[in-house]
Amino acid sequence: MNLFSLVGVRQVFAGRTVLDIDCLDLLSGRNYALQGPNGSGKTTLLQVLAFLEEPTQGKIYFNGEPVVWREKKLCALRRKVILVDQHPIMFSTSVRNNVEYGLRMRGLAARQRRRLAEESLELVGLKDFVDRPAHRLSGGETQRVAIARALACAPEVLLFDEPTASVDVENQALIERVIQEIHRQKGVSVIFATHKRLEAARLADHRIFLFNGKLSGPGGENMVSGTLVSRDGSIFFEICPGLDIPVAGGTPGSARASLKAEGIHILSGQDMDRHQVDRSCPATVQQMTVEGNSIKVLLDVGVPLKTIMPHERVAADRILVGDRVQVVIDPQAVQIIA
Ligand SMILES: Nc1ncnc2c1ncn2[C@@H]1O[C@H](COP(=O)(O)OP(=O)(O)OP(=O)(O)O)[C@@H](O)[C@H]1O
Repeated sequence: MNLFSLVGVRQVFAGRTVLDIDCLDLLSGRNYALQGPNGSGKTTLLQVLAFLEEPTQGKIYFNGEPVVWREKKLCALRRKVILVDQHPIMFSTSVRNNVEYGLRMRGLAARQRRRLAEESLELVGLKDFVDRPAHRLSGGETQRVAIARALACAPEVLLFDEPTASVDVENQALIERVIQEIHRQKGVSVIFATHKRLEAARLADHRIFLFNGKLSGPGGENMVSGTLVSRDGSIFFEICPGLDIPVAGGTPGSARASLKAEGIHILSGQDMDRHQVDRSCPATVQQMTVEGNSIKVLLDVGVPLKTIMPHERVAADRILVGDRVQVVIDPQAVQIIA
């Protein structure tokens, strides 16, 4: 079942198109990571999905029904889909009152509000914070209270805008665990924007990439920043020191590129001829996930890169998480995009 379907959705601010999506289907019960560079339209898309901003053009379907952008209809939808902001605003009152806010708006009785608020605060590990002043909390605690506030309302979909962007490592781990529990145990559909590629790989079962407001296809799965350098009359895309790939052309300087997952290869024993080894770079296998008939392998080559391998290859080469491997990137897999 499609949770959201977007058709021809454009958002234009001051004459500038910042979101331009021809077609996007998001399925119910999934955990999607929304990725893309600064200004690529992630927040704009989340605002549209949360029914907070009407797009300039296009149609959105929620659970198969076209969205009608009228306040009365939107109120009901906003109870089902809740966006947890990057910098949540807390009312200058207790944590309990903040978490109960949505429940009070829905007319729930005091005892029920109290139970739901305590349950959701327990889930984010802040049950002992109920009587604390909410506006005095740290960034990480504020983010966790905001998650509890959203959860208390039992939404069908939770949207997060960079939930761990401004929190310490301890809170990041806690928030990631909570997002996983919300999705796996409570069955809530989750869509979260993140700049952290490893976080997206850890949490999401699907990833959506935005670039200049447009969806970038599956080939854009590896979006990498690097430098175009000129050497011996050729141009190379340098991803990190010691790892550069010849490209067709371009002006030396900072660049971004998309690297097709299918064009990134882990060398096996029999591939190891001199030519291959010379072109290869070392990598560590970080994570492996089953994807249909293939295995998606997350490699650390200095930056995270995804590749796709058939099951049989992974089994034959006995590739395991933590292994050090040699990786070759096809020049054809690299597309300079900015
Ligand atoms: N209300 C607005 N009025 C005018 N321009 C806007 C408005 N909201 C967003 N923009 C512009 O739209 C573009 C996309 O912004 P958006 O915040 O969606 O990007 P983002 O991918 O979330 O970025 P970041 O990763 O930095 O948070 C930016 O160029 C931004 O300046």
